[in-house]
Amino acid sequence: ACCSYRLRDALHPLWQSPLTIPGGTRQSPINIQWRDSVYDPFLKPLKISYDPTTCLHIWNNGYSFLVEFDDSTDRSTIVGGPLENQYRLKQFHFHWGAINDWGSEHTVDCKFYPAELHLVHWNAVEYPSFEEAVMEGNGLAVIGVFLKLGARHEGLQTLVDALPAVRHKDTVIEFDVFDPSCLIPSCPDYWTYAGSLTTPPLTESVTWIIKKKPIEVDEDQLEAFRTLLFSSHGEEERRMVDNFRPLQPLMNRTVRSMSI
Ligand SMILES: NS(=O)(=O)c1ccc(S(=O)(=O)NCc2cccs2)s1
Ligand SMILES: [Zn+2]
Repeated sequence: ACCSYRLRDALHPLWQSPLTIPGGTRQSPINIQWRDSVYDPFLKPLKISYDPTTCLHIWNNGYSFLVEFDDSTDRSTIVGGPLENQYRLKQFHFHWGAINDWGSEHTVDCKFYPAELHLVHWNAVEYPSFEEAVMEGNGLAVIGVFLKLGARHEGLQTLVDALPAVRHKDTVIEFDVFDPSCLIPSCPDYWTYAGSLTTPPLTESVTWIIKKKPIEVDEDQLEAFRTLLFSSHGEEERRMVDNFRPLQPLMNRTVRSMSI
């Protein structure tokens, strides 16, 4: 591939854990080579149905900031696309860089975006809990959306305005109503492949659905992400930046495309 990835058994500074899991054959993230993706006419459009009132809170977990949802019912779900079942929205979060030249986890033709949004869903049809679904090959479905520098994103701004309240690790604030579909491009085109979580436990349980079109955010909004901290109150301040995992080998996988 045109991109080099780090030594496969190096320790990752962010997690002090092995960068790869032994015997991993479907790790994420990967580089998506546009011309190598294969059009699959059987792929359907993804159907997204989120209820904004299922939003619970925003918290800084020391890796990223997460917006978590009430996943005790099927009020916020996705279905269709490459998925056999309906999946429930659990949380969404972002990955970003110290500067705009990098920050996304996936790359497209070896190009980084300054940030990437992940909306995490779990297969509540086949598994009784999120924790169990995390351990199963078809347990999770994550929608990836690239962020590029451009116009201010009004929907994102409501999140950005709340970030000062979750600046430190393990801080949380209530966040009652938010519709994450405002962060997903209206263009239906996506790539999909079988992969993993990109942070521990790195389990190979994710059907990735990566939107082809990015959303636009402005410089101030990206800078707001960079004001967050990995560190807790009272600790020496460590800026939360570059919270993305290095690219992983594609191995024996094909990236499918739902559009020609
Ligand atoms: N970057 S990403 O979308 O691949 C994710 C990494 C970790 C995710 S999680 O929400 O499953 N938390 C991990 C777990 C919590 C409890 C048991 S495992 S999602
Ligand atoms: Zn993520």
